[in-house]
Amino acid sequence: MEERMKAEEKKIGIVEAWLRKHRLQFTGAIRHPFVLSIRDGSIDMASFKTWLAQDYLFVRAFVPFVASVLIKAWKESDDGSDMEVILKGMASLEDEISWFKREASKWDVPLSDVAPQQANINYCRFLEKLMGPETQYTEVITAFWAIEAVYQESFAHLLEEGSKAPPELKETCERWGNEGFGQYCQSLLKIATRRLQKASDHQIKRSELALLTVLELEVEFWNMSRVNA
Ligand SMILES: Cc1ncc(CN)c(N)n1
Repeated sequence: MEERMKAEEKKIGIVEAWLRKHRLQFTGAIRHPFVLSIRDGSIDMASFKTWLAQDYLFVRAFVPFVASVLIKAWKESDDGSDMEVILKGMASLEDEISWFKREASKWDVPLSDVAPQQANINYCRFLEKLMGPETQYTEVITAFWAIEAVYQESFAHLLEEGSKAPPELKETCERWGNEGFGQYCQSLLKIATRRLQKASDHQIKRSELALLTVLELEVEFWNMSRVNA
């Protein structure tokens, strides 16, 4: 079984093999009922507002995480261009934070007194673990790609044919569903794949586990938005 998996990983690429192996978990994260409710237009705006406020907090915590990936790329990467990809992603977070503030004011969501909910706290704790010096670049770049890819795949689906996403949420869908963000995710995937090809079995195992943890935490994050509607 293990040997067959290894042969498949060589043929189609390690991340693609993982996505096939963990298809159910991946689909669960990118086709969550919260996302599907935007697509079919039945979204409860209270759920959307919960998501908006919680994701604003998440993105603020995401900035130092991305900074830590940048530092690890600088110290550990075998390719100087990794840093440029990560730096571009980091720079775009400034605009993202401004967008959250604008969107929150549009929907009358007070961001100043919003407290992180448990799923958010758990996710940010995981980010902090990845930021530690004991977690290596290969594992963090894999997790970083997975975090971005879940949003990209989720929101791109809301722009595809047949979507009845409310027009007032179009900007939200475009933020992560646009082609440029898709290309950025592809660049992160390329880095992760390159690193995984050279990684030890231990690092490969840890990276696969990090991917699975991201998928679980993303599902919990979407769940939180719905539960508190
Ligand atoms: C929970 C979550 N996951 C991913 C992303 C995309 N950076 C986000 N904004 N929030």
